[in-house]
Amino acid sequence: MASGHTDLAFQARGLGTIGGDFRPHSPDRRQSAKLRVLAPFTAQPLRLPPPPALSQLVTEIVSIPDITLPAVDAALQGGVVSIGNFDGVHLGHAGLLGQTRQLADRLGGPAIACLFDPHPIAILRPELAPKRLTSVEERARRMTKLGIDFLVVCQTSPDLLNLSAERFFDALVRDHLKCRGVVEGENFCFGKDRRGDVDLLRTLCRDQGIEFRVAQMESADGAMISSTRIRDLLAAGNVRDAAAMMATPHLICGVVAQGDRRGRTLGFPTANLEQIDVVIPTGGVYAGFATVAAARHPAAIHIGESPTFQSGDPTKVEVHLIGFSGDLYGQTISVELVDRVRGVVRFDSVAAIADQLRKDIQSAQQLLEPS
Ligand SMILES: Cc1cc2nc3c(=O)[nH]c(=O)nc-3n(C[C@H](O)[C@H](O)[C@H](O)COP(=O)(O)O)c2cc1C
Ligand SMILES: Nc1ncnc2c1ncn2[C@@H]1O[C@H](COP(=O)(O)OP(=O)(O)OP(=O)(O)O)[C@@H](O)[C@H]1O
Repeated sequence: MASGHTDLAFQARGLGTIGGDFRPHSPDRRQSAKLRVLAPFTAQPLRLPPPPALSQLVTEIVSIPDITLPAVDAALQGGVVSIGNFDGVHLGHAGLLGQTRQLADRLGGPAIACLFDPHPIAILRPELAPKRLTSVEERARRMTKLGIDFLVVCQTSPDLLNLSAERFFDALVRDHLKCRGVVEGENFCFGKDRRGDVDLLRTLCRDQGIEFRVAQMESADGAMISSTRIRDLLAAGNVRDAAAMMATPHLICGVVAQGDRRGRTLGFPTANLEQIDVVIPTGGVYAGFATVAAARHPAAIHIGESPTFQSGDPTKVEVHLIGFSGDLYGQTISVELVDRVRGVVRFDSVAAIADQLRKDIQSAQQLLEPS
């Protein structure tokens, strides 16, 4: 654990292949084969004199039963790191993390991804902060499949964001992780005001004898893939292209709350999801899969208002699990949004909307058939 002045209690989690089982917070957070998550840890505030020490940049590794902190620290060192937000873990990230894995194999250390949570923009300009595409746990799950050994999560703070690019590099890459290699995309920026770029990073790495690689930027339809682009696609209801860029459908998790109980009178009960903390696509009817209690069902999903009944809000998410009957209240459901069926319409009668829902379910089933 680093020492130095700070009034802050930093919190960081390491997600890796050693120690502590991943204890799901909710049923949908399945334990992946390789992923282990170290239990959350909060460093106590330290009282040492100013000026602020670099320990304010934190990648504190979690203490867990059976594994002492130094052992965990040592396991993280001498590897290859890639730093970013990795929201969505899209194809661009996948290429980058694949190279991180390869370089780590060649240099003989762990492959590490490092991210900042919450997203720096949430601290700098909260009013502009977008909703995230993926929870940190979901990012870790996707990274595990890409061969990443550890995800180091630094809690973002104003002090962290105030570190110059050089100080940030020295603290994280040189001193804490003692990296042998670094891999980034060519648009990577780091340090205060994002002043550090790949040219500076190359120089800093060279001076320390650290191998540095710039990954090729991944594009789709002539434009670079980015988390921002995927958020824009979801805002336009284009869940299919979003899924293509992440190599997996956009995932929404929520807890089932009571609705108006009108759905069952229409012949199509819906689970109304609350406590969603990721991007919700624009209003419409979607085809997807809903996983509850480890069972995956085809589903027709309605997002947004129900103009027919003058009810709902634009971010309401209702899921009809096709062929399922049972009580879902209070359960956590994760919904994969595969394709869009249509926009939301106002119907003149209950019979007309019920008729349309029947057709929607057929359309959803067709869209979900393997091609
Ligand atoms: C597949 C599907 C499509 C839907 N499409 C519409 C629609 O186009 N217009 C509308 O007003 N409501 C639509 N709804 C919402 C229904 O009106 C809603 O499920 C019903 O009012 C039940 O609401 P409750 O769960 O709050 O009881 C749709 C629901 C589903 C499951
Ligand atoms: N399309 C891409 N191809 C290759 N590398 C990428 C691509 N997009 C981002 N990267 C790299 O992945 C790392 C993490 O990027 P980050 O998640 O911060 O960016 P992003 O996906 O472009 O997100 P945002 O849209 O929020 O800027 C950085 O090194 C960045 O250069």
